[in-house]
Amino acid sequence: MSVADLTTSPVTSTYTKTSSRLHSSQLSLSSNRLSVHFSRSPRPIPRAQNFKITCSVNQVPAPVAVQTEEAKNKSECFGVFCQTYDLKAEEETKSWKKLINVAVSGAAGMISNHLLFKLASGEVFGPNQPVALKLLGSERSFQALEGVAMELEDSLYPLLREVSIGINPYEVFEDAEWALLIGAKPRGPGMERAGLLDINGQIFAEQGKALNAVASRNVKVIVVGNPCNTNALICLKNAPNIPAKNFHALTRLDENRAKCQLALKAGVFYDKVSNMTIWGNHSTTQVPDFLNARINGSPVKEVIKDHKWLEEEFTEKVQKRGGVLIQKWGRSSAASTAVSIADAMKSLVTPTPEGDWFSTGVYTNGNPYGIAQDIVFSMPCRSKGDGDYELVKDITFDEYLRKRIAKSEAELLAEKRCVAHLTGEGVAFCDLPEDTMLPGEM
Ligand SMILES: NC(=O)C1=CN([C@@H]2O[C@H](COP(=O)(O)OP(=O)(O)OC[C@H]3O[C@@H](n4cnc5c(N)ncnc54)[C@H](OP(=O)(O)O)[C@@H]3O)[C@@H](O)[C@H]2O)C=CC1
Ligand SMILES: O=C([O-])CC(=O)C(=O)O
Repeated sequence: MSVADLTTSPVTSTYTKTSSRLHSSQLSLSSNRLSVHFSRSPRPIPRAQNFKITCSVNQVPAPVAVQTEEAKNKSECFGVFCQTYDLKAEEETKSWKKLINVAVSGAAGMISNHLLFKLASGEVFGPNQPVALKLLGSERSFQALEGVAMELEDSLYPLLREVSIGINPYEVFEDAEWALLIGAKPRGPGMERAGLLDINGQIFAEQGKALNAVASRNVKVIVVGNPCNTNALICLKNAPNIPAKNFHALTRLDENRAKCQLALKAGVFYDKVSNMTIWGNHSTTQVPDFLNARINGSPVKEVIKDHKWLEEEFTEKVQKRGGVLIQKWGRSSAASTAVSIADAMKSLVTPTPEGDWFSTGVYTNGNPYGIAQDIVFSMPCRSKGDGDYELVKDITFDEYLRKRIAKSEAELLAEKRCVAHLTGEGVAFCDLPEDTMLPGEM
């Protein structure tokens, strides 16, 4: 039995609750206090029969059935996460922070299947940060989404206080403080890159609009769905009321891959590699920067003397790692991508270690490196741990690095022209370079 008490002041107030598990309801009214009692059905009521209770102290209408379409568009609490709780009532949870709302799209997909459990465990936000997960799926994935939510229920994570599922971004993104945008159509056989940009771009234009309308004004957005840099650009252009600085394209997986390859070549463990920048696009034009990276605190080029290997083999290995993995595994990186999303978030919520930095794809306006304005480009960043970041200033460039960065920049400018219809910048014109691909394409 759960009870919701409402104080009506001064004359009329409205309370609305929809739930697929509402079983019976009882309304009581005394002076200016209205109580709604409802109990749960052991089995969910079919979605079309959800109840909507709307009450005022002047008129107390009977529960009415909600239209099927409306019910479908609602983001609803799931199962055990519909229970009420009071963190202040328990000794162990009294000192916890305020609940944080994390929205995840493509929540029934492979990457999310790893990521959600990391978020719920406290690995990302710490042991005193309760978490609400708001999962976005679609008509096609709704049952799978329920399966994911059931697994979250069965994991009994103490920090996971709320889980809701839905298919309407305007519902799911409400009050989101983080939005992890993973859902995107994978490129199928014979599909042109421009076609992928258009189809996925439309998803991110829509989700940008939804974030703009209902998310927290300081929401941090990490775009994972490919092509992630240009999807992030589309998203931020459709969310003018959210600072463009808050949007990221995930290139942390590339950074992690680059660190691993350098460690392997140098014969050290990967925790000895630092200051690793990935410049540019999450594509085969990305530039893993061995000029500024360090191994055991020394410049990579002093530790690895084979500079030809760095320029050719190392660079290509990182650029094409995703494709090699798909050939072995039969599907694209999911676990390591989830790890890298968690890393990217941790880098924004914990202070960056002295002297080090991390890579993330961010909006280029005001960058000190001479990279074209108005694109989303991976660059070296530091954070104080407040969710924000600043670009690192002390970076060395040589001709090789400049030339490689220019190629990735040209690719992103071409991608931008190709989605002009989705960023509000006129008519699209697609002249994408033919020799560049997503990391997962071979
Ligand atoms: N930036 C990076 O480093 C990396 C990015 N990626 C990218 O992440 C994305 C998700 O990967 P992953 O979780 O493995 O993929 P999955 O195929 O497992 O899941 C993707 C989800 O995308 C959603 N989706 C949205 N629109 C469509 C559509 N039109 N057709 C089909 N599915 C759609 C589906 O969910 P629903 O039906 O609920 O919408 C699906 O569950 C991909 O774009 C991939 O390329 C992958 C690895 C690394
Ligand atoms: O291309 C893909 O879908 C996979 C990908 O981004 C990667 O492995 O880096």
